[in-house]
This record gives sequence, structure tokens and C-alpha cells, in this order.
Amino acid sequence: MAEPTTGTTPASSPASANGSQHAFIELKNVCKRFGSQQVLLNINLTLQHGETLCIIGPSGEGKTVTLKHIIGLIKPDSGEIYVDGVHVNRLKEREMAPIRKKVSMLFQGAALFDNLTVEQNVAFPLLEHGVRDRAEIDSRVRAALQAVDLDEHRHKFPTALSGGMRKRTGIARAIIDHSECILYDEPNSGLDPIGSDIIDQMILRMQRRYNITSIIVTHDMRSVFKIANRVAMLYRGEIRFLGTPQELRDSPDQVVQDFINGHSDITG
Ligand SMILES: Nc1ncnc2c1ncn2[C@@H]1O[C@H](COP(=O)(O)OP(=O)(O)OP(=O)(O)O)[C@@H](O)[C@H]1O
Repeated sequence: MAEPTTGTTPASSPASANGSQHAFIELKNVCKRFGSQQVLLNINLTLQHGETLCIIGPSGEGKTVTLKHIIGLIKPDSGEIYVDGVHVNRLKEREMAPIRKKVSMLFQGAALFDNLTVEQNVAFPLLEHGVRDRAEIDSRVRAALQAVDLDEHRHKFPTALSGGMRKRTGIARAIIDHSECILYDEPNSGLDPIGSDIIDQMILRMQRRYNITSIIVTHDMRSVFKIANRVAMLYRGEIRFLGTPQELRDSPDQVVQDFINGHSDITG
């Protein structure tokens, strides 16, 4: 396997929000196998506070599995994962709570509770983390819903929402408890170009307004070029490319070019 192609200049990394020196998220030599299938092989990734990384690559290459490693839903066979300096793959399940408060994952489909209204869904993490003051809950829910332009829909149930509104409810739920990082698993899937653009704008807004660190798994190349500071392409278990969107466009690697231009030879 070829070395990942990278550009000549390192991507600029926004300054750390808390002034800390360490990366906010770091994967070191992460390997994961399911049965005989080697899904991840020596994955190395580093994200600073406030960065927006898009992960691209053909289907089934381990993009979602990578996200799940970061919040401890999957443990690596070898390698290390750090979140804000904490070595998470050594933590027991009950010790993961502070990590999952810092890092929220927006699953495909948003994973809302259908029996709760939009505002009840958004309030859920606060209740789970022991916030009981009604006025505080109301004002934080209102602020989170305003951030994703859903305030007027707060009394609706998820079944009465469009796909994009469901995803925005998921984003509001992710930010309400002051998450520092959101992992988005295909946030644009199933949306028309306008709905997809709205989600992209929300992701950019979260970054600009709250300096949220984001990792976005996506198949939508337009979205990648709109929102990413950096892009990682997973291919056959390895990082084939890591660099800025411009470096991605300019990559001399034919595999990368075939993928971003939608040529089907890549899966052959
Ligand atoms: N818990 C699991 N047990 C066994 N195999 C798994 C498990 N989770 C994922 N896999 C396998 O690992 C591979 C990578 O899955 P993953 O969901 O990360 O792919 P992906 O790159 O996100 O794909 P897509 O773009 O289609 O969503 C797939 O072959 C999948 O079947």
C-alpha cells in the first residue's frame, strides 16, 4: 500500500480553545479486525480544537468504525486513542461518561426518541446528566434550538419532521450539554441539495459560534469542499490521503482522483 499522499504544507490548525498543548483527538496506530476482515490498519489522525475533518472513502472502509473508536463504542485491537489528552481505550464503560459529554456522535438518522417532542429530545442529555432546574433546562433548550433554527418546531414529534429537521434536532441535542466535539455520521445522507446545504451551514455555524471540533463522515464531495479544514480518505483499511481540500483536488494519486470524481474503478 502506498504512503498516504499529503500536500507539502501542513493544514492550519485553529488554536486550542482551552490553551492546552495536546491535540484534542489523536489516533495512534489504530488497528481493528472483525473476524478475518482487517478493517483499520495503523490509522494515525490528529485533530486540534476547532478543526473540521471530513472522512471520505468507499463504502465499508471503516469510516463509521473509526468514529465509534473515538467514543469508545468499539475498542481497537492495538493502538491508542486520546480525547483531550485522556487515553480512552483503557477506560472502562462507566469511565467513558466524561468523554461522551465532551464528544457527541450524531448517528445516521439522528437516533431520536419518537415518543418525545423535539424539545424533550434536546433536553434529554441535560436530564441524563442530572440538571433539574426547569428554568435552566428551558433556556438551554431554547438556545440550542435557536442555534439550529428549529425553535418554532419544538413541540413537534420526530415523525412530523423532515429528514433535515431530524438531523438538526440531533445537532441541537449534541450541543446542549456543551459538547466540544461532534462526530457526524453521514449528516447529508437522504437530503436534497438544499437540505444538505442547510446541514453544512449548521456544521459551519457550530464551528464558528462554539469552536466545535468536528469529524464528518460523508460521501458528499460538495459538502467536503464547503466545510472541511482537512480531509482524510480511508482506503483498504489505511489512510490513503490526508490534507486540505485543495491538496485533495490537486492529489496526483489516481485512486484519490477516481474517488472524488466518482469513477467506479476504485472498487475494482
Ligand atoms: N460490529 C461489527 N462487527 C463485525 N463487522 C463490523 C462491525 N462493525 C462494522 N463492521 C464491518 O466493518 C467494515 C467497515 O464498516 P463501516 O460501517 O465503518 O464502513 P463505512 O466506511 O462507514 O461504510 P459506509 O460508507 O457504507 O457507511 C464493514 O465491512 C462492516 O461490515
